[in-house]
Amino acid sequence: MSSELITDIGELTTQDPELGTLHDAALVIEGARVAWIGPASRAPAADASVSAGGRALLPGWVDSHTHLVFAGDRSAEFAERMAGRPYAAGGIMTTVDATRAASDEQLLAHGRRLRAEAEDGGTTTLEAKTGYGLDVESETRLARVSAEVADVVTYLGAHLVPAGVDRRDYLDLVTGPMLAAVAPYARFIDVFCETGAFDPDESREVLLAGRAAGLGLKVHGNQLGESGGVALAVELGAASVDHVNHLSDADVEALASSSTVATILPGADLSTRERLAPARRLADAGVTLAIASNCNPGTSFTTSMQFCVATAVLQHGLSLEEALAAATTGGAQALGLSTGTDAAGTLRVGGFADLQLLDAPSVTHLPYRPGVPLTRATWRRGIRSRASR
Ligand SMILES: N=CN[C@@H](CCC(=O)O)C(=O)O
Ligand SMILES: [Zn+2]
Repeated sequence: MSSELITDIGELTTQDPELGTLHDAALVIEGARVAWIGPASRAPAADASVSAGGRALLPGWVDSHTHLVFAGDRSAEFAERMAGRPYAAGGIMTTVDATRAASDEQLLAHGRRLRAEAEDGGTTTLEAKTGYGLDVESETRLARVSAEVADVVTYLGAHLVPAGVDRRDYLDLVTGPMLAAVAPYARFIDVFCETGAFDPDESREVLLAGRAAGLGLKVHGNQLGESGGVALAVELGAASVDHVNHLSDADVEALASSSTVATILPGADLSTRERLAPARRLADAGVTLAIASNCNPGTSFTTSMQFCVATAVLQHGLSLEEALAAATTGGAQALGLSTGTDAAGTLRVGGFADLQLLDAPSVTHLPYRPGVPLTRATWRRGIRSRASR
């Protein structure tokens, strides 16, 4: 197994509670994992060595919410929205039609392009949802392709009742044959619990069927109104509830006394001009937060976790430390990847060598230089996926 020493790290953010942040540090990668972390002056020899030149190194981003595999373009809908038309769930069907019409090769190539774009921006763990197929064959195909481009696949057959399909028949499909076909590829089941999509009772039925099939639970909740999605997610012990733009005091209290992660999606908040998720209020209440890109063609066509982290600081009122935690360990918790050999989001000896080197001396530059792509190099599972600029 070959080893690589990264030395002369000006600031090493580990997100590990014991290690914290180190200065003038070094890190050794052996195979896919971190073998050593400590002061640069005491670094052991390795097969290869690279100088970080005093720059900042931190864990790769854990992007816990994307809809990465799709076809088609919704820029016209976006332009209309910027001219004042509000976002509505119905736009999803535009992408469903384009996705059904695309070949496997087109979907895979497009998904891989977006995954590479995310990795160039420092993302090393990424979730992807189905939900642009909405029939058994198309959802299964999306799950299969997603499993090739993402680390974690989530089944979102309950994204919308497709036009022309009876509601009850569709729920039976989503909780029956579609679930059976998709479950082998998926770790989670998700539901869009919102006006225009699925109400809380329908959402509960979907989630319970997923749980019975062995899947973890996620909810798209409280994006466009107080949909009941947060209460349902907490009631069922979901791993996360995502969007969380419209929250009652009871929603915040319920989240604070649960282990359900509240995932904020700054790209969607801005691209839909939705009320910003009350991240400050949630953090003050002690809720565990995740930040994700929600990369999708309708509400958030970005793979940039750096943009989302910077926005969470500049617009949502999180401190940089809170935002970094939400984009690493918070995302890992939302994906059930906090502990064990597959754990993500921290740098520690024995853990995955999933890391990014910034073209900056400190992580403060992430929100300080908004819009500037700062990731100089990314290592995923010990393999460097981007050459130095
Ligand atoms: N809100 C539901 N689903 C996606 C958007 C889907 C779409 O409009 O294509 C989201 O997370 O924002
Ligand atoms: Zn989503």
